[in-house]
Amino acid sequence: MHPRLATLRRIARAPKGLIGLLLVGFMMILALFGAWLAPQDPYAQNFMATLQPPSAEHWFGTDQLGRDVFSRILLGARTSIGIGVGGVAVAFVIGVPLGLAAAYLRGTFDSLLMRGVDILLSFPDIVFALAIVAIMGPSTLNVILAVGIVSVPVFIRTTRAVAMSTLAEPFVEGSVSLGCSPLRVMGRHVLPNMGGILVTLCSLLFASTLLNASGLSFLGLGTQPPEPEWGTMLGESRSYIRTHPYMATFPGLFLALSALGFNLLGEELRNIYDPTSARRRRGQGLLARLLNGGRALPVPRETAAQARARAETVGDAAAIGRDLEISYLTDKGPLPAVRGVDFALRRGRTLAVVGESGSGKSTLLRAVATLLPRGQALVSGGSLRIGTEEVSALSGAQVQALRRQHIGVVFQDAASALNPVMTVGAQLAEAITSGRRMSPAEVRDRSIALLKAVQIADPESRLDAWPHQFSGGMKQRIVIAIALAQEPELLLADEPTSALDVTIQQQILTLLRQMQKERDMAMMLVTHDLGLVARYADDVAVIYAGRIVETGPVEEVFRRPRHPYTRALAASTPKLRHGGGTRMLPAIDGEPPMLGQLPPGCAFAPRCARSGGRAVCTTRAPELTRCGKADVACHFPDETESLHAA
Ligand SMILES: Nc1ncnc2c1ncn2[C@@H]1O[C@H](COP(=O)(O)OP(=O)(O)OP(=O)(O)O)[C@@H](O)[C@H]1O
Repeated sequence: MHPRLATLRRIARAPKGLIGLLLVGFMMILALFGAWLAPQDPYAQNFMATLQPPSAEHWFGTDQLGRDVFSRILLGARTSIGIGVGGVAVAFVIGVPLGLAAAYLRGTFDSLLMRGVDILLSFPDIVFALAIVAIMGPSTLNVILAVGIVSVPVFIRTTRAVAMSTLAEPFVEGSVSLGCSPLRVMGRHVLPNMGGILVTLCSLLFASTLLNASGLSFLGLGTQPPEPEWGTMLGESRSYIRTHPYMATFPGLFLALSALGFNLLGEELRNIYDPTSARRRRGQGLLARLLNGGRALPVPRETAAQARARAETVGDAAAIGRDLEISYLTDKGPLPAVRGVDFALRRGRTLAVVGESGSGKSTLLRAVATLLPRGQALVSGGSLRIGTEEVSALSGAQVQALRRQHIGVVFQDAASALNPVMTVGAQLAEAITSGRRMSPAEVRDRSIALLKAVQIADPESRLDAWPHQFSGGMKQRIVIAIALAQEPELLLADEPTSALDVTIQQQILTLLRQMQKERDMAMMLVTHDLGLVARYADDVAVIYAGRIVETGPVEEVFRRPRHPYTRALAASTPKLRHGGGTRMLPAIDGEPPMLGQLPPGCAFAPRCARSGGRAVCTTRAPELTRCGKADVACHFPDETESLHAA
């Protein structure tokens, strides 16, 4: 069955939806054909038959000029419904792009816009609309503009709020990490995912727009006589409301029924189109298709000269951080989350970044992914080179192109890393075609090859499947396929398996490792789990309170951990603890320091069993210094300490 017919059937199956559909359908027929259906001339005056009650000849009676009210109601539907639709369209066309822009750009634009919205929302709608019509003059067009403009703030606020939460979804970050243009991200991911909410908003605002417009017409500021419009007819009935109540009853009834119909229909549509609903969404691509007409311009890929320069300047490093500092911008000022970090991500090797929660691992990974949340965090010092490029020297578009060409990102939660309202094939195609033109057949072949590479069985038939039809492990494989779509040199994985069970965890990490080796990529793996580091990484960086406290090849660091924090972490990891056994594992006493409240000297000193309160530990931060094959930031790297059991 055609998707639209199926949607209609589903609406009709719910009682509220059926009533809404019938009412809206009825009003639309009136709006389109009312003029032809009118049994009498709606403009013909008859002073011999004024203010007649309903009768066989005049079903809804006659007005003060003897005109047939029924015929005027039928003809008036065109203007009344037209004003409602027009008002909502004006509000949509202005409000939605502004809301999206505010969500995307944040910063000053967002603050100014939101203050403006607050001011506008502090006026009652009708007063604001009255002021606009008073300035522009009474006419149907001006009423449409006025009722549309007063609804703009609601559209801006709702669109901004929903877009912000959608933009924070990992599948959008994934798309941004592929270097998709803002227009494409909005049209492809954000708008379709807020379609249900926008449809609901349109229907709710249709009702209030209709009523606001009728209010203006009632006051004589809207559609001008002799043109029939339900609000104007209500206004004209004011003087006769006690003696001839039917004059107000019929236009009022039609207004109420149309508002009710649109509300009921909107609610049912929301249930269907809401992507979070358990029911599968159909026909979801409309907004996306409308907005995705313009493709991102292809950005030239790296030239041979650039590739040579890269090889000469950075050797086998796909990314290098030097004294890197990253701060979050908070009300209390910038708070450093990553403090003076040095690292190199080398081709063919995996660097695992480990540490407790809040130590700055994800912040570091996001910085390398060039995905720090805009307006909330920034690289506040040091240098970050990706390939041959110093990231801070690039424009926004260049960073986007760099991300697309060099970086693949795999986030923690595969379920939310995939867009629930796009088929797997469509998401792969988007990743593959980002920044380059390919024929549909090439895209399909490449999609199939990628799915095969991540060991998805029967990839041809899986392209048309939806994310919810895959298990967690399969979804993560698809996320990896998407990350690999542009053949990145750098693969960044942030806790890629923490949402999966242990068996699947191993499969996914083995796959990542295999992909990384086969494609000679550099990989950064962020994890809490030292057991995984031991099995799947080449190098490790142990991070504490935003600083690397120990780093080196995995065998070296695990065979002989020198920093007391690394030793404590290793001792609290069952498989790494010397001798294993069933004894309760030691925990690290105390809490990591809060951002912006770092102790003087070594940040680990207050929890350190080795320091023993020695002055140098509490006054001077230790530098990373070479010890054997590793680098350790401890004043006493060769001492040992007794670990406290929990
Ligand atoms: N948007 C933000 N604004 C302010 N502070 C933030 C923000 N995001 C993270 N932080 C803080 O930055 C520090 C580092 O956070 P980050 O997420 O990088 O740690 P993590 O080691 O990855 O932790 P986890 O393992 O729990 O993800 C934490 O103290 C965190 O509270």
